[in-house]
Amino acid sequence: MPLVSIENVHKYYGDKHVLKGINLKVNAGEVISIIGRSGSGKSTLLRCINGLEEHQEGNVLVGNLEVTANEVQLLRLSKICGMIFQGFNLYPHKTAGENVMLSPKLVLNKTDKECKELAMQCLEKVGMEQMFNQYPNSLSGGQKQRVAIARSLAMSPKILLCDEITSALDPELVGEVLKVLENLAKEGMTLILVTHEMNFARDIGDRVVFMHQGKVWETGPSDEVFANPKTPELQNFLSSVL
Ligand SMILES: Nc1ncnc2c1ncn2[C@@H]1O[C@H](COP(=O)(O)OP(=O)(O)OP(=O)(O)O)[C@@H](O)[C@H]1O
Repeated sequence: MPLVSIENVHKYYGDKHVLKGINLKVNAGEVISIIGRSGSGKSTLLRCINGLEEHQEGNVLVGNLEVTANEVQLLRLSKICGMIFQGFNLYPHKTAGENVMLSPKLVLNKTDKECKELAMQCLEKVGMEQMFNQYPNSLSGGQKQRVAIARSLAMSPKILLCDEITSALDPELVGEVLKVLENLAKEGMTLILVTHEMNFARDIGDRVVFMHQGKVWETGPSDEVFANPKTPELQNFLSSVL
């Protein structure tokens, strides 16, 4: 059974039809890269998977949970599905460690000691254990994003959704964040990434989903899609970014 199952999903913002019948299945352990031009609906699709946006038609299933606006379902979903954003979204008045401890404490009701141990383990996973007591404003963008990844990992998610998580970084800091994702992928984490990092999508990703005008226009194994794009829309897109 797929970990994520998206069936005929339609999403409107007012009368703007943004997702036009999306179908996508993602198996546990897969690394999926969603690519496409600005405005094609990539972020909206990601946000529909974890319930940050409501869809109007179709079904989204994560594990055996149907993604609906129901608060209990959303809380359950937050334990399965982590999301990392372009802008880090760390609490500036909390240290790196405290940022990571917050969800296990509030959502999983773990003790302070358990949260601290867990936060240390998660920071170790992203190479940030030395920075436990640092505040976000003393960290580089790449370090902040690694703390944000650790914060997601602290909920032991089955899947991580990443929305252009390297786009706000200086070029020299992109590699350290991609390396963390690569390690997570090697450990079997299911990743769905909206990304402009085509080399990562090609070399690390299992499958590419090319979105165009609110539809999955083309999809397939990453090496095949990059080597042999079938539609002119994908050919044009790839020639503009590669
Ligand atoms: N909250 C919103 N209200 C109204 N329209 C929105 C909203 N969010 C996104 N849109 C519109 O929905 C369409 C898809 O946006 P989305 O952000 O999903 O695209 P994207 O492919 O992720 O683009 P980008 O790469 O620029 O982030 C765009 O036309 C956008 O203007």
